[in-house]
This record gives sequence, structure tokens and C-alpha cells, in this order.
Amino acid sequence: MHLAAQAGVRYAMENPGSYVHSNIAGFVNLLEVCKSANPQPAIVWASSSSVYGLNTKVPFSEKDRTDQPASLYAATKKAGEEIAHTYNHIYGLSLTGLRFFTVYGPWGRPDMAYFFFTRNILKGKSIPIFEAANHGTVARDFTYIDDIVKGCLGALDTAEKSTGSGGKKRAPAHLRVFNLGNTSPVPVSDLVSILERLLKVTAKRLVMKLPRNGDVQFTHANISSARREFGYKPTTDLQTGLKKFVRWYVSYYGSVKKSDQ
Ligand SMILES: O=C(O)[C@H]1O[C@H](OP(=O)(O)OP(=O)(O)OC[C@H]2O[C@@H](n3ccc(=O)[nH]c3=O)[C@H](O)[C@@H]2O)[C@H](O)[C@@H](O)[C@H]1O
Repeated sequence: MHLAAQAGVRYAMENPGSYVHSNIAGFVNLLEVCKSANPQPAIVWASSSSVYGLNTKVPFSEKDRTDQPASLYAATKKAGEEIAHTYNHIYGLSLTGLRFFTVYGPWGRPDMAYFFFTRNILKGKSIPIFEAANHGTVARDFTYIDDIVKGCLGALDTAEKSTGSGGKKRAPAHLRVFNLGNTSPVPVSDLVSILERLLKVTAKRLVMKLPRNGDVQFTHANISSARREFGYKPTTDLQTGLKKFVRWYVSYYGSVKKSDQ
């Protein structure tokens, strides 16, 4: 299971090299080691919903086009999918890419909106909420970590063995890609309302135009492929998942003051 990456859509504008280093060069390094291993492992790795980019057909299906990435992050994840194809084709490596949809929950990434919104609401700081042109809603198919873990296990359990040995392909091997989302997009402003209720604090909302830095307006996963292949079925709605996140956040940081750290 390969989950290491430079994640984050907006940070790619600040540090593009780190995306190339981790998501392309790092992935190739890993595949080079795997292709020569004996036996070769089967690999399940993290792609991203961001590969759908400017695709407007919803919900996003694995068959939809992914040739219009809106950020360098998305472009490096899409590159990873093409690189996976090459190593599968030449060396017989079994490869499964999982397109994660805005994963959240306890022990999550502090750079993600739900996480720093929580921190800023508790500190009384304002939070920037993006909206699209003509006051258009920005929404995400937020997916709870426990559902993602179940999806990862399903992908691992159903991955067929790699077929190569000694760096040579012996037979065709698995090459798969699955959406792992929640299938119910929620507007970012609703996410903030849920946090306000859970934290019992009114947020200082700063509504601003969606910056032109790689964000897309909307994500929505079609998960029928993962459901068919390994019974993937998310069960946590945003309200329930954020409740668990907030409980963790408060117990981890202890107090508002400590959350400054
Ligand atoms: O599914 C993915 O493939 C990606 O999911 C995640 O990207 P995003 O969906 O962009 O999550 P995140 O930054 O939490 O912003 C959430 C929402 O808040 C909005 N947002 C964000 C920041 C802000 O200041 N204001 C705001 O409204 C913003 O417009 C957005 O609508 C992962 O970070 C990424 O690594 C990748 O895995």
C-alpha cells in the first residue's frame, strides 16, 4: 500500500518541485524497486479525485475523461496513473489506483479546510469560504477516513498477484482504478454550519471568490465500480464524521490555547 505523496491542491502553486519529487520521481523509484523484487508485490496506491479536473459530467465515473487537470497536484496524480500503466504493461506489476475524494477525520491533515476551519473558529479567527462565479456553490464529496480504510482493505484483498519475475513480465496483470468517495457532495458553507453547531461557536465567515489556483467547483463520486469489485459502501455522513473529528480534535489539542501549537 503506497500512500506517501505531496498532497494538497493549492500548495502546488508555492512549491511545485515537491509534487514532482514525491508524486512522480518518488512513485517511479518505488515501482523500480517493486519490479525487481522477487516475488513482485501487488501495489495499491493513492490517486485523487482531482484527476477529473475540469470534467463537468457528474457523478464522476472512472470512465470519464481525466485529461484536463486543474492543478499541478492533479497533473502529478494523473501522471502516476499513466506511469502505473507503463509498469503494468512492461513488467507485469499488479497496480490498483484509488481516487480518494476529500478524505477527513481524526488524525487528518492540518492543511485541509475542515481542519484549519475548526482551529480558526475556535480561535475566533475568520475563515475564507470560497464561492464560484455568480455566487455559485462550491461543494465536495467529503469522505470519512473509516470508509476510506475499508475501501483500501477491499482493494488490497482483491488485488491479484503481479506476474513478472526477474524484471520481466510473464503474463498480463491487474491494472485497476477506483473512485473512493461518499457519493453525497456537501457545500463548503454547510460544512462550516455543521462545525459551528458542533463547536458551539459562530464562525467569522469571509466569503471570497474561488481563487484561480487549482480548486475545482464540485466533486461527486460514482462508486459503482468499487462496490461491484469489493463491496465498498460508505456509511458515514458528514455530520457524523465531523462529530468524531471534533471529539478527537478537542481531546488531542486539549484546549483552544493549546491548539495554537
Ligand atoms: O479529493 C481530492 O483529490 C483532494 O482532496 C483534498 O482537496 P480539496 O477537496 O481541495 O480539500 P480542501 O483543501 O480541504 O478544501 C475543501 C473545500 O474547501 C474549500 N476551501 C478551501 C480552503 C479555504 O481557505 N476555503 C475554502 O472554501 C475548497 O475550495 C474545497 O471546496 C485534498 O487536500 C487533496 O490532497 C486531494 O486529495
